[in-house]
Amino acid sequence: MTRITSVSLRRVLDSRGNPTVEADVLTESGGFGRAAAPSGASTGEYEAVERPPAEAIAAAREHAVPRLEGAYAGDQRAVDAALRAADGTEDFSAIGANSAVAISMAAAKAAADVIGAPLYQHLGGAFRGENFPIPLGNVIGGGEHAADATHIQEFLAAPTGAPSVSEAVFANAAVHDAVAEILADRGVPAAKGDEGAWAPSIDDAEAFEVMATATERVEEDVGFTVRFGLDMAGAELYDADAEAYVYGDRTRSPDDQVAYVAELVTEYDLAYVEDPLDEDDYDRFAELTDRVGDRTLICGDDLFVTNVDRLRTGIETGAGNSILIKPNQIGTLSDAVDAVELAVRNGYDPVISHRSGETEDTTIAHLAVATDAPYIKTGTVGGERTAKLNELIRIAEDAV
Ligand SMILES: C=C(OP(=O)(O)O)C(=O)O
Ligand SMILES: [Mg+2]
Repeated sequence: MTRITSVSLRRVLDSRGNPTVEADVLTESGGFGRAAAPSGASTGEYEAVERPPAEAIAAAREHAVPRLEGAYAGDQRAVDAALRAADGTEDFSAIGANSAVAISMAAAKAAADVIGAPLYQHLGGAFRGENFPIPLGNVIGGGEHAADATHIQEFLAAPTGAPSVSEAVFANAAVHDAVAEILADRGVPAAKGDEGAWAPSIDDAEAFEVMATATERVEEDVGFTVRFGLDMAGAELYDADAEAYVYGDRTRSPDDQVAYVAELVTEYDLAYVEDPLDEDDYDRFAELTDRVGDRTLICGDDLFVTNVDRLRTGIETGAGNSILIKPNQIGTLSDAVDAVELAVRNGYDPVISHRSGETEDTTIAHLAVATDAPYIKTGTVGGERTAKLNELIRIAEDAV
């Protein structure tokens, strides 16, 4: 049976060396699930609240654990409803979205363990799709993820023509490598940012040129299309007092920002643009989608924060054609799946995503396959990123 007999919580390290919440869920028949919460740095204003881990753990032990003991781990909606009831707020500010998401994911894993199925199969069920997500791989980055690097937060390899997950994963690693070579030839030293992307001290224009060269080189080698895309993290660039996007010494008005991004899409044939605008600017998101949405994905991360209410506003206004899905932005797997389903019903492509602060947890790889998501964004290199990428390769092999 999948009745939960215990939920234990502890602090563990994330990839930035910060503490985060890990949960273990045990069921009466010996099913076991373990999961850990990731953590963002360029967080959206409307995300569920991450509490300091020690506080989140204490609050969850007091309010959530007693409600969960005896609940069915296999009934994910009931587990997640119990977490919401225990918390009692809209944004998980009582037990913390970090405790909530760790427990939600650990319960799913325990339920999968009871039936002896892989997590993607338990979550997706018998009628899950047969597709595998294209990995978007951060290879050059700056913004809030690295000091003294590009203003744009992420330049992402997008191997849209890859015949398999495995070839896509290796293509992204090859782009990461090609970027290193190009920078070395130019004598540009580059450390790595929080997600393992190169964080050279170059301007955005040079980063575009390096990405175009690197993806072209890899495309020739692998023989399929390798494009690239961006996470502009517009809310971080936007200065509300100045009503402008600030790129160091250069600023752009909101209208200029729309024109700039539209030009970039055309010039570099961008496959993907995440958060090109501020998290409150639905109208300009809609304008940009109208201009270039037939050629590229305009994805809302801080705009939608995996929240169905915010996504509904986007659908009504025509803002974006894609949504980033980060379970910890909303607090439970059920809420994340609701956002995926609403997106798909309305023609929005879901992109299942990691956070800049990660752990070895692989739940998002399973979630992407379970929900038949067309894309996953989970870095390119580094143990906490390759944990998900290698899991995708294993799932693809297992699921044949
Ligand atoms: C992964 C991202 O970064 P963070 O986790 O810092 O929000 C992002 O902005 O998409
Ligand atoms: Mg983002």
